[in-house]
Amino acid sequence: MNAIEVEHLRKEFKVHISRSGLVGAFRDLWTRRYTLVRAVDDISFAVKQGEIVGYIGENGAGKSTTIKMLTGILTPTSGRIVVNGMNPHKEREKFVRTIGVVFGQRSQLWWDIAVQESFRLLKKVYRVSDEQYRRHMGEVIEMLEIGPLLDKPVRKLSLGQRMRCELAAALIHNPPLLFLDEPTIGLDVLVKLNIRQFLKQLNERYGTTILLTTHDMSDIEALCERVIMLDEGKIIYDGSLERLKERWGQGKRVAFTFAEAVTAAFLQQLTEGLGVAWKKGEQSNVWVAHVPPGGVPEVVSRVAARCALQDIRIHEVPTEEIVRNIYEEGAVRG
Ligand SMILES: Nc1ncnc2c1ncn2[C@@H]1O[C@H](COP(=O)(O)OP(=O)(O)OP(=O)(O)O)[C@@H](O)[C@H]1O
Repeated sequence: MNAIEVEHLRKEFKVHISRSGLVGAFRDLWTRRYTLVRAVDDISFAVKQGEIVGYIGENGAGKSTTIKMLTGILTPTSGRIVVNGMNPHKEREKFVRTIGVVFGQRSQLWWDIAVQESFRLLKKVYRVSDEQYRRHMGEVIEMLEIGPLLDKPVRKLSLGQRMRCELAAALIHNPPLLFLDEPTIGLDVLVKLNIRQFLKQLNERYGTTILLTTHDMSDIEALCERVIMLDEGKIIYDGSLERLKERWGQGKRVAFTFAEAVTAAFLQQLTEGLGVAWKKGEQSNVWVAHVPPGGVPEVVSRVAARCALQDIRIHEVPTEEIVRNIYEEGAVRG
């Protein structure tokens, strides 16, 4: 069964355009001019129960607007949404008991009271029984290692501690579907790892479906087999992360550290006919060759035959860069 079904979904915002200058401001008082911003532009997709899907896109691509519609905060301009078998803004009360939401930049915990008091209030709001709470939250608290934080007021927690508590708060009613909007923003590497591990366990243990929005491609790589990529309100890719990397991340990166100074022109000439693109590395005397598939041995042998080398390192093209290139090219075919 599908946890999320979206068909031809659109959201337009009517935005006031203000005229410049004093005369413009005065004219604005009488006649206001508007423009339509198409934040989400005719998108369709489905997410199966138990899937973890990365919902990615540049700033302003329409990710948050989609999540707000899927969680019933915003009403679509047109299109059909079914989440957990319901229309999110029609069956509001029943619906919210089936989802958990974490917005990395906003808090659902009360600032001045102890974390466990917030949990207790949310438990009442979601009408969770003592037995259910003990069983499920006991595990969540253990997995997120937040036991020692429960009697502290939220304002005394670090960002990483608060985010772990936010996640727990979103799971009080053990929802089958979790929406995460930038859950690891601003967190240090260790906390990020802890949160990713937790989300994986949650998905494996309870089959929780997760729709994850993030700018951090390492979140996506750690958690998602599938990504939906958005650009200017439209879906430009929906498929496996693996296929995305195979199709657009072909080739390897070879970083050469030369024993003496070389020029781009010299390297270009040396590797002529091999389809190599050279870029200056960050350290002095380091040049990086972007080499098409299968070309590494020939490139390395040509360079090593003519130049004194201190080091060679071979890397895959990072997903971060693949995604950036796709956006720079402006389209994904297929
Ligand atoms: N309430 C609103 N009124 C007018 N325009 C809006 C509103 N909310 C969003 N928009 C516009 O809709 C477009 C999509 O915004 P949205 O916040 O969904 O993007 P996003 O992909 O979540 O971006 P970010 O990564 O920066 O959070 C943007 O052009 C934004 O300016």
